[in-house]
Amino acid sequence: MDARKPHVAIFPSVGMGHLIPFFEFAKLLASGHGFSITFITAKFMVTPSQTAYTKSLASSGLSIRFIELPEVELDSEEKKAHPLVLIFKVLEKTTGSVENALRTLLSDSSNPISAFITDIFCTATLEVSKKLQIPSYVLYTGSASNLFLILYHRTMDAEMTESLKDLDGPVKVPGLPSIPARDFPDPMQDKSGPFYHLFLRLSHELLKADGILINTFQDLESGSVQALLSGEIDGTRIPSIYPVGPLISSPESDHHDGSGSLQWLDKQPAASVLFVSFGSVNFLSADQIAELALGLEGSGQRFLWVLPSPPNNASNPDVSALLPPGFEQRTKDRGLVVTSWAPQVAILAHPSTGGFVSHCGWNSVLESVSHGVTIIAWPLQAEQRTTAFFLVNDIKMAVRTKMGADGIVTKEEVEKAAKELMEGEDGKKKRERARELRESAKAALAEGGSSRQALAAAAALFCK
Ligand SMILES: O=c1ccn([C@@H]2O[C@H](COP(=O)(O)OP(=O)(O)O[C@H]3O[C@H](CO)[C@@H](O)[C@H](O)[C@H]3O)[C@@H](O)[C@H]2O)c(=O)[nH]1
Repeated sequence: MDARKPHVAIFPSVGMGHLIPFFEFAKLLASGHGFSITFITAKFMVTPSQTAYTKSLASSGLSIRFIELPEVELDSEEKKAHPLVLIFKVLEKTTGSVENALRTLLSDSSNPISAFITDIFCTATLEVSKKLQIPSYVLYTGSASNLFLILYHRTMDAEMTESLKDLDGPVKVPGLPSIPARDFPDPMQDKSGPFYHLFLRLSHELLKADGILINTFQDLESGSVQALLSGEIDGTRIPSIYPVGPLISSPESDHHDGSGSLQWLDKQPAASVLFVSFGSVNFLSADQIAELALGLEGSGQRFLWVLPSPPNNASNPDVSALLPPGFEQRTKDRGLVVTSWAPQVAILAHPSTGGFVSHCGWNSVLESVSHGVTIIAWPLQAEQRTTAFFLVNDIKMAVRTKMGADGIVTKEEVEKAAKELMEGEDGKKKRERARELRESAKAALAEGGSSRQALAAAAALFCK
């Protein structure tokens, strides 16, 4: 490590939805603020796209290096847990090796670390970084409104005897608009559910951080950001808040396109294509794939659909076999289905892209906002319904699909939402709003912009 540079250690969670914003954050610290960075990474759920991304960062010429933690042993019972519970378990079990890595980095006499930055799912490590007296920060990869709700979870837990899942109608949250009970994040829904107490623990552990950076910008979520900047939630002091986003990849870094998406988009008219993708960890059921296909076909819109096969799905390696018979043939002049990883940022930046059917993962939302693309919100899990609620009612750049009690969005619903967004009057208004937000996103990152200033303030603290 370059002894002249300030040096920080970063420990992200696993999964591309977390790694991408952490990597973009590291690039900004290294290139814009002259930092040396050591990434501490867990060896779990590593995908080919992640390996490619890590390699490109390691060879970027920036002062960024990686320490991979030893693999965590899981017994057969632990392996049966829900994927999210498993992630928590693995990250928790790495705490000892994170401590060893931090001790080594602290004792490097040529350039010891001066700060530690971790992920919301790794807040158990704040205990060890604080013990080692390293100033410790969290980079939250979701929205400000979701962060507010996680911090407010302690109060809700103490005040509410019933579970949100058993309530109907809106719930009042001081500082935020009232939110329908069913739109609170999944882990907060059920007091006896598998994630409830894990998230309640986060709500307490986050308070140990010396500051929380958020991947958002002030103009996008002004109400929630202001509520967090007030410095307390329901009488409890919260760490200082730094909205530093949007932290997203550049379209140019997405140039390796094995999917053929960009070439296909080049041949389509301006703003005519509906891009359909559900992020890096969600896979639709066979019934849902068929309904979505028929809805896209019925809408008459051009579409580019990223439909990857679930990992380790030996029984169904070819997901395109789940499409209705003759679908690809009937839509071949106006649709493309890709079954591999696609260059999403470059697709959203492409002039032919006119709308985005999204599960509302926060990176997808920021990528869409940054390129002025309106959204059909189709939340699936985690905090995505909360994000969909804010996108429609507060940010006002999305329409939302209705999901039936069976968890299926019907073909009629898809058709209606696609036509409304791409051709309707409401879609036009939303496009104006999306263009406005694209400019605000640029301004936030430009010289003197709110996120640029927040990052500079945080970077100054990391050197102390
Ligand atoms: O073919 C693909 C598929 C995905 N991506 C990228 O992968 C990321 C996916 O992130 P996101 O949209 O946030 O979705 P998830 O992968 O589902 O993200 C997880 O992490 C997010 C951030 O914390 C949460 O908001 C989500 O609910 C959670 O599922 C984005 O940068 C996409 O551009 C691609 O580039 N190509």
